Amino acid sequence: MKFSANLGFLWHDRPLPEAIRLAAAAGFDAVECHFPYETDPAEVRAALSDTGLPMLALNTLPGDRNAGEFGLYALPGREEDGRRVIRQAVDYAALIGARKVHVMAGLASGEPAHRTFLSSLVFASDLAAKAGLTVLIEPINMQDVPGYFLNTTDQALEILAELDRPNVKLMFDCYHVHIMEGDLASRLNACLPMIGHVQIAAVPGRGEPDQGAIDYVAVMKQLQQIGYDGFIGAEYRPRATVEEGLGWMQRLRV
Ligand SMILES: O=C(O)C(=O)[C@@H](O)CO
Ligand SMILES: [Mg+2]
Repeated sequence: MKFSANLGFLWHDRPLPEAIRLAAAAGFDAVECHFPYETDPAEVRAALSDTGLPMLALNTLPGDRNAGEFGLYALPGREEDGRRVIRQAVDYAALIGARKVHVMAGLASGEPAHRTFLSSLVFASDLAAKAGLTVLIEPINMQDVPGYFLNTTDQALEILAELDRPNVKLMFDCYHVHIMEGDLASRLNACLPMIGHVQIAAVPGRGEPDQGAIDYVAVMKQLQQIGYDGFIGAEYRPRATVEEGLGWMQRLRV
């Protein structure tokens, strides 16, 4: 198994180039981030090249977090803002060699939001395809982000089927999926062909993936058995320092 440090959560208080170097020193095989846009891409590229780690993915900007926004893609009337943030993400990804962009849906519901999300994804898919990138959509649990548009893998699979774009895939975050749908094993089997990335964290608490309701040794074995050959994103909140909590990595390298 190959592990990617999610630098939106791990070493999030450090400048991004330093966080990349810390991830390499800690034994990660790759990195991914949330919102790198304020960092000079040349500095990110230098850290990636020094360490040899690939940057897997980044997120589109979520809009105005102070006003409670958590993504723009499913918000009727905000299509132009959605286009702006995907252009920015695709441009930045190209500068640092990232291959995937997670587009954040936002707080919305109902048919107008569904239609907006689909048409925004068509735009994102076309733009990303020109740059050879994959677009990710991620179901997020309703306890952490009440009102988020995309909550379950079933909903995501329906959207992906309706969209029918080979470069739009599912971000399967085991933490959110377990909270919303339970039964990770059958969800993984059902979703495998559409999975573009996997993320992990403990439930409850979102700490290191080494305790709680999810048996991640079993999850890793299943992923290997069903032929998932991508990276596993470590997207958790360390209970103490990142370094102190890294014992899980050795245990999960099945
Ligand atoms: O919260 C998550 O889970 C994510 O993967 C983020 O990309 C959303 O901010
Ligand atoms: Mg996630």
